[in-house]
Amino acid sequence: MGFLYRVTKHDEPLYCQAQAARVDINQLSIKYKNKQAINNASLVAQPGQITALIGPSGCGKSSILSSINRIHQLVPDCCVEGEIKLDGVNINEIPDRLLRQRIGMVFQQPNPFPLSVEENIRFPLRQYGISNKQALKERVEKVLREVNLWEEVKQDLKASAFLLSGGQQQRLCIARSLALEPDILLLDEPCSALDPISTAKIESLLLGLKDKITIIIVTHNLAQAKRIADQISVCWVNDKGGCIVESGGIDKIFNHPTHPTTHFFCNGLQG
Ligand SMILES: Nc1ncnc2c1ncn2[C@@H]1O[C@H](COP(=O)(O)OP(=O)(O)OP(=O)(O)O)[C@@H](O)[C@H]1O
Repeated sequence: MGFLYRVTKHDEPLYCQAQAARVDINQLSIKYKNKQAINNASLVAQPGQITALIGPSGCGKSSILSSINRIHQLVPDCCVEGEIKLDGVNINEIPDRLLRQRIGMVFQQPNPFPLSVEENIRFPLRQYGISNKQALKERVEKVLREVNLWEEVKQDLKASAFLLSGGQQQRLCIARSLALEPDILLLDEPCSALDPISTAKIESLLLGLKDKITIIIVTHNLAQAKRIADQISVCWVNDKGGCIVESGGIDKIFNHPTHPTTHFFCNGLQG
């Protein structure tokens, strides 16, 4: 049985099936000291879909992403206003530990832990109280298969993760973020350091995951957004800070945008 580890009020483990979650961002504003990074941005990410955030450098895409799992809390002098809900529940009502379990995150540069391949997966599981040897073994294999890495590493599970190629390391990081069976996966330019073949492997695995995990991805690669996204939010910066100018499906954003900025950006005329 697939299981999802949740932390109850009494910190007892609870196992249930993973479920994609709807993410509602309403009137989000993010300020770093005096810098208004995001001003009044709203978007919805639906379960079963890949939502892509596109836009020029510095318009606040990563800031939006990192507000969803509240890692901006770690940034000094960062102030966030507005509302973010997961399946209707305000994230501020969800304890950190549960929120981090429900939301996996993958960054631009592959960042495996300085541990073996299998320990990279076991580590977060142990942190969440899963210590049964058989459960750990099964989960390692399951997530490595999910990211299509199992066949490539099954003989070398005890080797250092740093010996893997960049693309393999990134798939391992995705596997690690899937270990706790999150409902939502956030990816911040996960393919920007990878070659086209590794990129294709990651795109294909994201397409395979989207039915059970809500995926939100930041990408500078418009062709990638076109290939994998169901919904796109176009971010921009104006004199009040970063904003979302328009959201919609591929056809709307690339062929029938309602906002001139979307047309300029998606046709390479601006940004
Ligand atoms: N920790 C921080 N302290 C101060 N300013 C920050 C911080 N993080 C981001 N910013 C500023 O907020 C704005 C938005 O940054 P953010 O990284 O979210 O944009 P982005 O669209 O993801 O950029 P890129 O595509 O280059 O990664 C930028 O002007 C950036 O300089």
